[in-house]
Formats: sequence, C-alpha cells, structure tokens
Amino acid sequence: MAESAATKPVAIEIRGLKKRYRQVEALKGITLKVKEGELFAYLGPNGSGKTTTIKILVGLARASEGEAFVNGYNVEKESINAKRQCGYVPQAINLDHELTVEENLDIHGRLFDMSRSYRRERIDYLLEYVGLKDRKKSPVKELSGGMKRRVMIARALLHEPKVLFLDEPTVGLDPAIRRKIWALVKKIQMDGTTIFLTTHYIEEAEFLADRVAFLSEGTIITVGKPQELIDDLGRWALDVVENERMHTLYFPTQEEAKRHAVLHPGAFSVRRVNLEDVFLSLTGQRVG
Ligand SMILES: Nc1ncnc2c1ncn2[C@@H]1O[C@H](COP(=O)(O)OP(=O)(O)OP(=O)(O)O)[C@@H](O)[C@H]1O
Repeated sequence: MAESAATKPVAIEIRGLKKRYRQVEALKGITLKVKEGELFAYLGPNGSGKTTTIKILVGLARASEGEAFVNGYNVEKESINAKRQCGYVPQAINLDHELTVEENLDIHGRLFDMSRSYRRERIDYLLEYVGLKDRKKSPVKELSGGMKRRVMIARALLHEPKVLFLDEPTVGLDPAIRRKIWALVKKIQMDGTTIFLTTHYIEEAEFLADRVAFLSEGTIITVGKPQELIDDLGRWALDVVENERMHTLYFPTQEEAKRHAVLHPGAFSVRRVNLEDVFLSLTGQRVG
C-alpha cells in the first residue's frame, strides 16, 4: 500500500533554529518538517533568511541556537553523514569557468570519494538527464546562464543525495528558460528526491511546490499547500482604489466579487487570488 503524506518519513526537520550575525538576527526560531519526496518552497522577500536556513542545513553555517536534521542526521553533530544526504545548488554560479563541464562534475565526484568508473557513469547519466550530453567537453565559459544552472543541478545530484537544496534556482533567467528549469526540478522530484527550494518568485512556488512556507524577517508566518492557503483567503480578489490608495477585498466566488464590484465606485479589477495576496494579507509586505 502506498504511504500517505502523513506517514511518510521526515526528510528535513528544523527545531527552534536561530541565527545571529553580530547585530542582525537573521533567523528568530524556525521550526519546520519536510516529508520525504516533497517539493517544499521557502518563500520570502530579500533578506528574510532563506539562504541562511539553507546554509545551516547543508553544513555551510552554524546555528546560534536550535538544531536541524537531514534524513535523520544532525547537521552539526553528524555533519559528514548529513552532508552526504544533501545536494546543494547555491544562488550564485560557482562553477570553474576555465574547466569543461565534465571536469567540473568530476572534481565534485572526487570530493565525495566516488570511484573513477562510477563518476564516469554518473556524469554521462546526469548530462543526458539535464539535456547537456553534447556539452560534456565544452568549457563552462561557453555556456548560457540556463545551461550553467543545469550543470550545477547535475553536479549537486552526482553523489545521489536524498535531498536537493536549490537556492533561487531561476534567478536572472528569462521566462522560457525558467520553465525548462521548472520541468527539470519536477522530474527530479518524480524520480524520488526531496526538494527544498527558496524563491521570491510567487509563480515558481505556486507552480512547483507541494507546500510552501512564508518567511518574513527570520520568522515563518505560515506553512501550507498553495491552493489551501489561497482558499482560506478567498479565491477571487477585487482591487479597489479609495482615497487614492489601493486595497483588495477577497471573495470565495467570482460572482460575489463581481456583484461587489458593481456596487463599489473605486473597483477596477476582479481577478484570481494568488500567493502574493496571501503573503500581503499576512505580512503587509510584498514578496518580490
Ligand atoms: N555573513 C553574513 N554576515 C552578516 N549578516 C548576514 C550574513 N549573511 C546574511 N546576513 C543577514 O542576514 C539576513 C538574512 O539574509 P539571507 O541571505 O538569509 O536572506 P535571503 O532571504 O536569502 O535574502 P536574498 O533573497 O536576498 O538572498 C539579512 O539581514 C542579511 O543581511
């Protein structure tokens, strides 16, 4: 019998995580569980603490308080085992541009003590998987931004991690390339890898995520399935200008929103609610 979401093992567990950088309290006590096989999006504006959370989970930063586990391993006390569970794609491109695609991947395989034959096999498999088989011998400097991002994803998957961390995987990419990366991310999830991604693109979280967490100033505001968060607010929005200020009213049905629009002198658009509305209604801030 298939496991239900409720009984699935936990892939990431975070308990009371805090991080201080001198004057800045970047994380103020994060508690969160991500189930095995989930695609979880961590959504928040610039500076809300997304990268800091990922860095602690993949072992690149230490928490000031609290603890975190990846696939059951404590990221601090069992750091070697915990790191083996993680594939990490940072926000900035950090490939060696003078080396070829193959060489970049091979270095990563050596760091993880993979044998030469296994490295070769995995590199060929993953370059085919991310659609870059014919670029194996190309120097990285000759690749487009979207291709470099795919090389970084292949590199992160080389040692067969259980959890893939993607920090803003489509930042700076044009919409068509962004959709290609989304398709790849979905494929990786369908092949069994848990995915934790940060983004400040609302539509990215809405399109990809099984669940999202909204982060604001180092605190999780809410966690839920995108459609449930939207339903809780009301599926339809009516934007209204009153006293030269815009505000939005929410309704469960389009009919109710339209009925209200007719009565309201400042009403100017009836539209579907999105996660940006949910974030705005909870925090008064916009994500992007
Ligand atoms: N190494 C550091 N030293 C000092 N402060 C830091 C450091 N790294 C992050 N911060 C601060 O911690 C807070 C959270 O930063 P973080 O990079 O985690 O946010 P973010 O949500 O990932 O933002 P972005 O979307 O811009 O990447 C910010 O106020 C940031 O300035």
